[in-house]
Amino acid sequence: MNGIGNEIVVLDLRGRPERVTPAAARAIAALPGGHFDQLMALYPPRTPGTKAAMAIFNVDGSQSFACGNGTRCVGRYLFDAEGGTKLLLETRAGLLTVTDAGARGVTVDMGKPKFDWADIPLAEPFHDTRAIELQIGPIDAPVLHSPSVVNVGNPHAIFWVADVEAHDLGRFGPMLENHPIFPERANISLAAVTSPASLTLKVWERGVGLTRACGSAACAAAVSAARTGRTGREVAVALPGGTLDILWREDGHILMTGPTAFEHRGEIPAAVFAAEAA
Ligand SMILES: N[C@@H](CCC[C@H](N)C(=O)O)C(=O)O
Repeated sequence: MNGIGNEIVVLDLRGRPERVTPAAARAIAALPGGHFDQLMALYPPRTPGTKAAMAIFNVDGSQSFACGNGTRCVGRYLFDAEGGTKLLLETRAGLLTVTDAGARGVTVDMGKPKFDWADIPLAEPFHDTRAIELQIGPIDAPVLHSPSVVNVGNPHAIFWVADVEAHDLGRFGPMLENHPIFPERANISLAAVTSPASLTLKVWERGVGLTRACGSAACAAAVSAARTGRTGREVAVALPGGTLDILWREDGHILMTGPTAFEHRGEIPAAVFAAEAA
């Protein structure tokens, strides 16, 4: 599937014994038709009332606690396969509510953002995470500087720029993702405010690279924009693959809405998992 161009494999292992390991995730990505930005593995539910327990793998085999577009794709897959308009999924970051939003696509409640430096996490204390001391380029004329940082289930840094196309994120992304200030690495975004209710975003994803869309980054940018007074709490975030609508509710929860698309169905050869067990 894809969520506005974010390439997602939904692997339904409910009722099956296989479990995805980092090496199996990388092997699946290398199969013909198996490429993904994220693999969403569905396991039997652990908590009453949930449809599935979900593990999220990046293409490099690393795991994430959150994936907004992938969660929306899982929601669409389950609504189409099993009916209903609302469901609960369990992730390592907690329970996520997913709702069929009709013509607008699928909405996921991403929970509440965390702003404390230790929760992002950062390697050293920062009292104010709306803008931390981090820059690249010459010391007196930095190319990118003072990102907002936030955790929306996964760590994000957002650099505010006038034009997202004016910077080579493919070049700076790897350096920033792996900067020592981010002990668990980070997703890196360039964000431009285009109105009090809209942003343009380009994302270098942790464990993946440049992607056409990243739902959690859209949430991270939207709450950071509102928190720094750049926008209101409801924004349309334009990414290379399309637009996501983000609402940061007064109770702190972030709601993300946007379309999903089915691409093709396939089967994973058992050898991918057998090789792991050997
Ligand atoms: N594309 C995802 C984010 C996936 C996880 C990220 N790469 C990480 O490791 O934190 C989204 O739509 O949120």
